[in-house]
Amino acid sequence: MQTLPSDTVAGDTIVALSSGALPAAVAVVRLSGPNAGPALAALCGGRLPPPRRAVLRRLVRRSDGAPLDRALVLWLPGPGTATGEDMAELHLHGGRAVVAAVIAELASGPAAFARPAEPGEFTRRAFLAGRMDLAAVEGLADLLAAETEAQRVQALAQAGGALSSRIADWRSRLIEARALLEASLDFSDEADVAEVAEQQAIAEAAGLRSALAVALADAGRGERLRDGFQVALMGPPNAGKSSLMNALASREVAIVTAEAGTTRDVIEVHLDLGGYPVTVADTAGLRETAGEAEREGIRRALSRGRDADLVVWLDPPDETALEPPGELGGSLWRIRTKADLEPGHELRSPVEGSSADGAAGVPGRISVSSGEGIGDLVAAIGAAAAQSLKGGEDALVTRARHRAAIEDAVACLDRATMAGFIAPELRAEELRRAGDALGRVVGAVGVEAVLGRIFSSFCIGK
Ligand SMILES: Nc1nc2c(c(=O)[nH]1)N(C=O)[C@@H](CNc1ccc(C(=O)N[C@@H](CCC(=O)O)C(=O)O)cc1)CN2
Ligand SMILES: Nc1nc2c(ncn2[C@@H]2O[C@H](COP(=O)(O)OP(=O)(O)OP(=O)(O)O)[C@@H](O)[C@H]2O)c(=O)[nH]1
Ligand SMILES: [Mg+2]
Repeated sequence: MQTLPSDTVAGDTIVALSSGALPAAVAVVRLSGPNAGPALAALCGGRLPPPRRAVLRRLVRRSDGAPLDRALVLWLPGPGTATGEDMAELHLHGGRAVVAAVIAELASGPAAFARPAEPGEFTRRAFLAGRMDLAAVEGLADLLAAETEAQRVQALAQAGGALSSRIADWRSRLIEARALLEASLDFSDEADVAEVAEQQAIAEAAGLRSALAVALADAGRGERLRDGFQVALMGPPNAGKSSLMNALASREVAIVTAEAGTTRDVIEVHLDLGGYPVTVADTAGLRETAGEAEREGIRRALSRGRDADLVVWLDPPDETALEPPGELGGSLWRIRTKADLEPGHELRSPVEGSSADGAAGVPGRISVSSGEGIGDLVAAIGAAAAQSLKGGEDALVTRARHRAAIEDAVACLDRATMAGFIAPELRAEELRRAGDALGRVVGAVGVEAVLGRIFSSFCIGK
């Protein structure tokens, strides 16, 4: 058995820590490429373990036989592996020095078996081997980033090919429609037959167009679920925005002082409300001000407000309360703060807040000091997020990239199905272009430009 690395392929074999930050209970180091087998055999003292079985081995250094760790290892011969190549896995004790010593043994010196992997390089190899298409790769990226249950469910479906298989279905319908058009060209000397085939092709393309429109109608929800429901806390200085932010986050993320104009940068926290992702942004209080840093803070606050799905506008119970500017996006809830300062507040029953779109259960006033209304506010935000993100089934279109490609396909189909006399060749050409647009979603067509960006968004080791 060959246990020496071959110089020509060392660069084709990659190694990385695939598990999380060290120290950890266990650290998983993965190798992929032609040297995975020789490297594992050498670490195990010369012999490869049986394929696809976890076995316990003493790992040793080649140069002097010194022990590196005692670990569970796996030999995974290709092509039935995650990357499609020969792979090996080392489930090491998760100490920094253990992992460093094993990676040094594998990836340093002139006789190295492997080189350190780039971010996303294991996944890139799975893509290049045809084991995952681009939409599935993006689903995998989303799965690793998923923070809430609803995000996990959407990402797992996409990583498993939910969008990919729908695209495949749509592309095969396009091929059928093109075949019908070609038939109409073949029979152009039999006008009746040609006409029937052309009309069938147009009907097929029109049916496909409505299927794409249905998927696009849900695209916003899919994209929002990836990004989270965006809430901006806004209002005049000292309204209690940062205090509320800290109460929602259950930690002191933002500085709170009695000074007006404390917050300048936008501060974000990610909340999981009933499985739905919610991003709450604390912003600078709005006022006329001379200070340059504060003016920039106010500019950022307004920009957040414009992009928000929901603005929670806080009115302090004094003369500093302010009318919200008209340019804010999404829903607007107005809530009075510092209820504890209002005389006789303990005696009054809760008041409903005002929300232009009639959201239920929004408290009319809150107090961070006494806790009044905070639970109701969290519940109301959770309900608004659920309403915005929940759907009958998983959204298929989860990224602007997919949406743009499918919109291109719809535009092509519109031209392919135009009424009136249009040469069948021109209709066929539009169908072909619609197919290319859909092909971009799964990476079958023209993706070189996006590959680098997508894979580099992964961590090293994935
Ligand atoms: N230890 C470990 N756990 C892990 C991974 C890993 O690489 N290592 N994965 C890393 O992403 C995920 C699982 N992904 C995988 C995808 C395909 C194959 C694979 O070998 N597929 C073969 C055989 C299938 C079978 O036996 O059923 C194939 O599809 O032909 C393995 C892992 C999550 N858990
Ligand atoms: N009594 C009382 N005081 C509060 C309450 N919430 C906030 N405050 C006080 O109001 C002051 C301003 O609070 P912040 O949370 O910093 O206000 P802000 O809206 O973030 O202010 P800027 O960042 O300057 O725009 C601080 O002294 C807080 O302790 C409350 O519910 N009751
Ligand atoms: Mg503040």
